[in-house]
Amino acid sequence: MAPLKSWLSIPSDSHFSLSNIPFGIITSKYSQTEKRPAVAIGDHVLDLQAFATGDGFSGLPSLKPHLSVFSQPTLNAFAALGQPVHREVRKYLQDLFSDTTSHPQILKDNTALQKSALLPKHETKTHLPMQIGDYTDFYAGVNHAFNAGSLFRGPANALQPNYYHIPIGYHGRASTVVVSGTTIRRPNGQLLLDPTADPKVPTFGPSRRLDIELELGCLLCKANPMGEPVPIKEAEQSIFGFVLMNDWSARDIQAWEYVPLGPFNGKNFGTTISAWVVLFDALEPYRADKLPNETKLLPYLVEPRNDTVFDIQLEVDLTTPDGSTTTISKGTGKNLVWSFPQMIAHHSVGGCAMQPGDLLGSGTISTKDDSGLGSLLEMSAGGKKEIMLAGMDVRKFLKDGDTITIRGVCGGEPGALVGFGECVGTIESAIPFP
Ligand SMILES: O=C(O)/C=C/C(=O)CC(=O)CC(=O)O
Ligand SMILES: [Ca+2]
Ligand SMILES: [Mg+2]
Repeated sequence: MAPLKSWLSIPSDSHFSLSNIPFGIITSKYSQTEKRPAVAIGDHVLDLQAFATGDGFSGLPSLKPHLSVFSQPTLNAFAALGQPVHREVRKYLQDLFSDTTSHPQILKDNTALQKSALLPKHETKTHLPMQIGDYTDFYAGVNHAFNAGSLFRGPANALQPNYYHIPIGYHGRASTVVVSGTTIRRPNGQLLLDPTADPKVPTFGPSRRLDIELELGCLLCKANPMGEPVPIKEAEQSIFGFVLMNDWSARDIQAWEYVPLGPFNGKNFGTTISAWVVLFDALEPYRADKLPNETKLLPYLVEPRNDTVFDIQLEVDLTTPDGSTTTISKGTGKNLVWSFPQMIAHHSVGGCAMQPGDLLGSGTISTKDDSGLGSLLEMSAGGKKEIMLAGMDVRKFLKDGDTITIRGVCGGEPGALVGFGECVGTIESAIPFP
């Protein structure tokens, strides 16, 4: 993508070039303490409440009846306006920041509005971008599914007969979906220290196998009435945008509890998402084909096109308490065998009502080889192998004080990068139990 040139100074390596324009929720350190919508541009943030108050949207008269959405503490109301509106607002903001803008008087030459609405990012704080009513995590990363399934059930049973017929998922816990930068407390729970013991008697205490899961999150913008499925051909229109996601996992708690109903306390203690929602249109140039699925799908899952995942370069860093950082994974977001539109179509096929703000997790994204595994479970071969870190340190699973940073970016052209910022979490010790 050729860079869009701006009158605003935007670092050429910024994830937030004019080709992006992601939406989020901010408070600013000095002027405003209530949460409000914003977009990220380079090292700045455009406060959309202040921008709307200062007639910044005067060049987009069609938006006038809806300006109140920029005074809301979440993006849900803006998202519910639908993709055509998101598209129009993004293109309008790209024009306003372009050095050849058709409305120079609105912002480029309006220092008063720049002063009130264009904030240095370091003077703002980001918050959860949406009110998340429901969260469902899927399992579309077939390389991870095979690796994890092999560790849990043996290679012969790694992928169940349903895997290539259904984008399977489990209902996660929305109440503990938190924004990047929120501390994650190590969970206590029931642990089976010796899985070979007979009888099996669990112990109780802090998880000893705390893990990450590198995922993409998809936030919805459209509701479907209960009883009315979302047709696969319309499912893309239900998507507001995408975030990075870390589905923190307590593998020992998960292994003891998950049969027969699936993950529960092994997952529900915390899930982190990045703060800035990257819109579908910003990722359009980075569409990629899904991983092969030779199965004859049922019609409700057959997409009109196959390039329905995205080539997002993904990286995971582990920083130990002494501050040394190791990049432990480098992969791509296209390592998925199911797309989010297929997940939406399956999720609603029985009449489940989806709503704006719902979060869908892709499932852990791993490369076929060991270069970009999405969990420590895989990197450590189920805890059998030490993961070498910088400074001769090692890990099998997370220690208290470890920080995980997930980054994702599309493109390689300086000045035209489309990225997600960071998805960060630091592990805090478990609550002491008597
Ligand atoms: O039972 C298994 O094979 C593993 C299940 C999970 O870890 C659930 C999950 O979060 C799936 C994923 O993120 O890919
Ligand atoms: Ca997961
Ligand atoms: Mg989780």
